[in-house]
Amino acid sequence: VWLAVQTLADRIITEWAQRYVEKQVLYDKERVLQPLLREIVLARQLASSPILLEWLQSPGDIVLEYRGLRELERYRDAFRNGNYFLAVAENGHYYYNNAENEFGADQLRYILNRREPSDRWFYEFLSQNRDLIINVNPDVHLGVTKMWIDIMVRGPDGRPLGVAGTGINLSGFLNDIVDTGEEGITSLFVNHEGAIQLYRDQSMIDFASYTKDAGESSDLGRMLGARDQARLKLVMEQVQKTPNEVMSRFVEIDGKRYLAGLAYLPDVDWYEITLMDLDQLLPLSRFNTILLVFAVSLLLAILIFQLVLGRWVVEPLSVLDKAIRAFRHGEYRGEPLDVHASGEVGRLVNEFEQMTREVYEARANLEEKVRERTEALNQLSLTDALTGLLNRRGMDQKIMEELKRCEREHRALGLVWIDLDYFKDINDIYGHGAGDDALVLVSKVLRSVLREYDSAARWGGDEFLIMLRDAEPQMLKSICERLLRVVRAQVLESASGAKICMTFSIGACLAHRADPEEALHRADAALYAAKEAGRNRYRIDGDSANHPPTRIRPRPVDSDLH
Ligand SMILES: Nc1nc2c(ncn2[C@@H]2O[C@H](COP(=O)(O)OP(=O)(O)OP(=O)(O)O)[C@@H](O)[C@H]2O)c(=O)[nH]1
Repeated sequence: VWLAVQTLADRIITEWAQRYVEKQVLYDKERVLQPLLREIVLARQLASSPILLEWLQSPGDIVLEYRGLRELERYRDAFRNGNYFLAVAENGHYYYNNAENEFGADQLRYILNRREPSDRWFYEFLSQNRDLIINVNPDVHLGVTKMWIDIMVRGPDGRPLGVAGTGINLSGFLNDIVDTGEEGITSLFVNHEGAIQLYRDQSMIDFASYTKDAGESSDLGRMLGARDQARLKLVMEQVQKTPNEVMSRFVEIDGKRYLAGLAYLPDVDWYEITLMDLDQLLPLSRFNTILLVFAVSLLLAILIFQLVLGRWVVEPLSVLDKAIRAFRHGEYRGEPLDVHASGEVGRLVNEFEQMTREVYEARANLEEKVRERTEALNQLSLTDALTGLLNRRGMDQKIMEELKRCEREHRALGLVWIDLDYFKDINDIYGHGAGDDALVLVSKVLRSVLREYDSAARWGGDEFLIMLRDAEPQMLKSICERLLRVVRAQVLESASGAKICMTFSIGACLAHRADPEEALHRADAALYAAKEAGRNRYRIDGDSANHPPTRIRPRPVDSDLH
């Protein structure tokens, strides 16, 4: 984050600096150009003065010289630093006077010499086809370093007659105008070759550069590396084509990065370069507090976001996850979960609670139904489908339970075997349906005779078994008699409308021990005895009473089957 913010800050600074340097270049350009232009205009006026032109065409004429010098003196006060010069081509006379009017009595200071290196500027200028040169040069004769505004004085035929102009005090100009004193901003002016013309460090200025050969100049090469210099040269070519435009490039000077803004000054044929030291002007370290505040705010925001996320999203989801696992193990039944959740997560939690409750309700319903079905199935497995009485399995269980209880409580259980007499005949004569109806009728007879706590079962075929709780001989006897009586009174109607009477034989016994086989065997033996004795009667195990056998076959009422 720190790196990203720093990069961002760096980019902002660079962008800002580029705009700033462009404005600064225009400002510097105008600041330097205005005073220079003023001097140039004045110098041009001087150079085109008819008095001067007349004199320079006849430089030996004393009257014309006198008038010419008066003209020069007139201009002296107008110039910025109160001085003027005039160099005459024909005789090499060099006239000069300064603000102090030091040479008011003798303006002719010396005679220029073609062979003198310090006078080379003059002869060089005469040989060039130019009208203006701004020459920054120490004058060895006068002992001053000035920025000379040299204007060519031409005769009506265009022939160079001399050079007139003024000198601007370099140190003053540099201090007042070139050197803004602003920290981190440096302005310098160079010519086409990159030779430095104006710079606050005078030692870097390339004095009288236009008189030098290529390679002799003190140019940008002394400040910049070859790569930066080549790049700036390219930019110089570009801005020369578009004089109102400013361009900027990064350059390195003494290992430091500067932003250089460039503009072309067509009036003086120079380039203005403004160097901006970004580290000094707007060090990145100034952003550190902002960056720190930004980073801390970001961290805080992340922290708060995490806390909120944790409390409102992560925590509820983890509770939900636990509940899902508990639900899978059947330990959660849709009770409200203790979570702080709203929005989507809250809705998810509510949906889950509701879904769980519904699943549990459905499961409970299902379990209830299964329990009911199982019970019904059990019932079915213990019940005879035709008569609804207990079947053999059901009765077996009951006898077992009751016999144990009887043995425990020293009571007797009455077991009564019933077998329909000549049932086969009912089937054969009246059909199987009539046989079934007969069996159902018997079951009704048994139910009507028995007490609430006694049990009756269809043992199989036409055999029934009755179990009587707390039985004793007399009671056993009376029940047997009652059974016989009731069944005899029944009339069964067949499908064909025939009325059928029935009888059955009974074998009964009293059981005291928990031995069902033994008891059933005794009852069965008694039944056998009843059948043997002629049917339609009962026999009780151990009962000595003799019942006369009566053989009655099932017959239609009022018919004589046997
Ligand atoms: N309709 C009908 N007949 C059955 C059913 N189960 C057995 N039977 C018939 O019942 C008859 C039983 O006959 P038995 O008890 O052997 O002989 P019985 O004719 O009753 O003669 P006794 O018992 O000696 O009086 C057989 O004909 C079986 O086919 C049933 O569920 N419905």
